[in-house]
Amino acid sequence: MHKWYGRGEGLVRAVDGVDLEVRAGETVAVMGPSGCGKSTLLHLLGGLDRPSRGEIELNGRRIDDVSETGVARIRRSDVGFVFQTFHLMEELTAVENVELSALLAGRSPRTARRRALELLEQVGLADRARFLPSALSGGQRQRVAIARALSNEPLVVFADEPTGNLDSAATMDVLQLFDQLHAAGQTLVIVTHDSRIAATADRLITMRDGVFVDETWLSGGATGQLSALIGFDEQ
Ligand SMILES: Nc1ncnc2c1ncn2[C@@H]1O[C@H](COP(=O)(O)OP(=O)(O)OP(=O)(O)O)[C@@H](O)[C@H]1O
Repeated sequence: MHKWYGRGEGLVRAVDGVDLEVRAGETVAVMGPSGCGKSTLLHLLGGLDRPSRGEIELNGRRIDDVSETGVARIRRSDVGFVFQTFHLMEELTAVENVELSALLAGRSPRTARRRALELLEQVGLADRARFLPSALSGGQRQRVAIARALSNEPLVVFADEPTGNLDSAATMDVLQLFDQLHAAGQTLVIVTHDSRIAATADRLITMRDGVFVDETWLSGGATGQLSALIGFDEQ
């Protein structure tokens, strides 16, 4: 799988020939120096961007050759994203942020509200449900963003440097939350510079210059018997 930007002298090979299969329930951490292609890889896997060459499947279904509307629908229903900079709607309360995402995924208003409140409780923010993001700390905002990412019961959550903007106490909270999700069987792909997050993964992939230079299975976990969830093939 490849993603190139520009052409001629300006050609950037952001992702340049990788082949990856993520299994249901697996946590994969992706590390590597700045500019090596980690975010690009995550965007491709989550259907936020399309490969220049190669195929991407989510749960046995191609996502790289469907229309913009089709891929947007898949993202809303099957995928959760967590970003370094939270991307919360500032004019909506914590519960509304989570609820909106559930509504967009097709839940009824009642189910969306119930699920949003349950998720905020799960991330330890039941008492902050009616706060605006501006009244929350960075770690609390990120926990709202994680609740939002879970609101559609996604097949997989993609997190891009989820602790990159957090102090060490908030990092530990988020780390613990990912650990809980992992234990509950949530499939996670996490781009991180934090070796503590990477250490909790089943598999650690190290990238450099758009390719995988190392792939290490850390826990040997449940991989193997589980069905392939995301796959893409070198072409
Ligand atoms: N839209 C774009 N147009 C042109 N080049 C791009 C674009 N997006 C990314 N790149 C280039 O692709 C390469 C990989 O970028 P990417 O953001 O995936 O790296 P990264 O490993 O996530 O870096 P960081 O750790 O700094 O976030 C970089 O050289 C970057 O400049």
